[in-house]
Amino acid sequence: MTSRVGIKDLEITFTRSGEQPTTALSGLDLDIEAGTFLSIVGPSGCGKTTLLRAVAGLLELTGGSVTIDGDQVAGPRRETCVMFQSPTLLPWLNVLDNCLLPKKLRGRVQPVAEERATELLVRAGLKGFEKKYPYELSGGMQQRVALCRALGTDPSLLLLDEPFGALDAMTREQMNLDLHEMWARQSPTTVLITHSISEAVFLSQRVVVMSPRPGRVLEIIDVPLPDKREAPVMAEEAFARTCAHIRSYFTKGERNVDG
Ligand SMILES: Nc1ncnc2c1ncn2[C@@H]1O[C@H](COP(=O)(O)OP(=O)(O)OP(=O)(O)O)[C@@H](O)[C@H]1O
Repeated sequence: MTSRVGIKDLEITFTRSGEQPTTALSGLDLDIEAGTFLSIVGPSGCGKTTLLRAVAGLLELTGGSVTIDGDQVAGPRRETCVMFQSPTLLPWLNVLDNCLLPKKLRGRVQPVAEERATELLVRAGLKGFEKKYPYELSGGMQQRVALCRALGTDPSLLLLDEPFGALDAMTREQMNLDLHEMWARQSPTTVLITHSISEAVFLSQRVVVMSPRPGRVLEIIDVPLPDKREAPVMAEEAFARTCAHIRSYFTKGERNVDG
């Protein structure tokens, strides 16, 4: 199952007593089709994480609306899964048990869930690591476990907030290939926040460019690449052209977006 997201005239203003209010988002409109992979890029502080938290139901809106499959988002939803930059694994649980944690929190773990988690771990290159503890894994491996845990819940909406931001460039590129392959099997509606233009273009069908704060949508770019993404795609002229187009938004002024 996949979800359709509708964001209409969204405004989020943070108010703390004795301080000037901060309007993070204003007049933001965005429709996300079911089953698509969409990335969001924008200058630092433009409200990307705020937008993701609003879609996840973790924030009160100051104005406008966020709907999932036509229902107003009024709080966290079971079918929505959020993954952050840090893998947030529990250090006292092994890899398999970390993957199964969301199921455990919802009740008894069926053998089929264990089989599925094991299968996801194998696909993520973690065969043989099921009984290891997080401290025995590299940062990239820990993020892979977090990704398996997220996909194991069969989310209809997957929200990824800079999940590979802390990884070195080579691990990150491999993670992008793995994420695409794993995503393609389930195709949950996915929203990725990233500071990397090439990561956004490689993974997405559409890339949203946001304005500086208060964030709103400047442009939605359809990525002219085949649905199946493999490493050679990055050498294509269309890939370079799309990256250059997005980069042009950031070459004057803000420089907080990487290549
Ligand atoms: N809980 C909060 N209380 C007050 N202000 C906040 C809060 N969360 C975010 N902000 C402010 O809202 C603005 C947008 O923050 P947000 O984290 O969404 O930006 P971002 O685009 O994700 O930034 P970055 O790319 O640097 O991670 C910033 O000015 C930030 O200081």
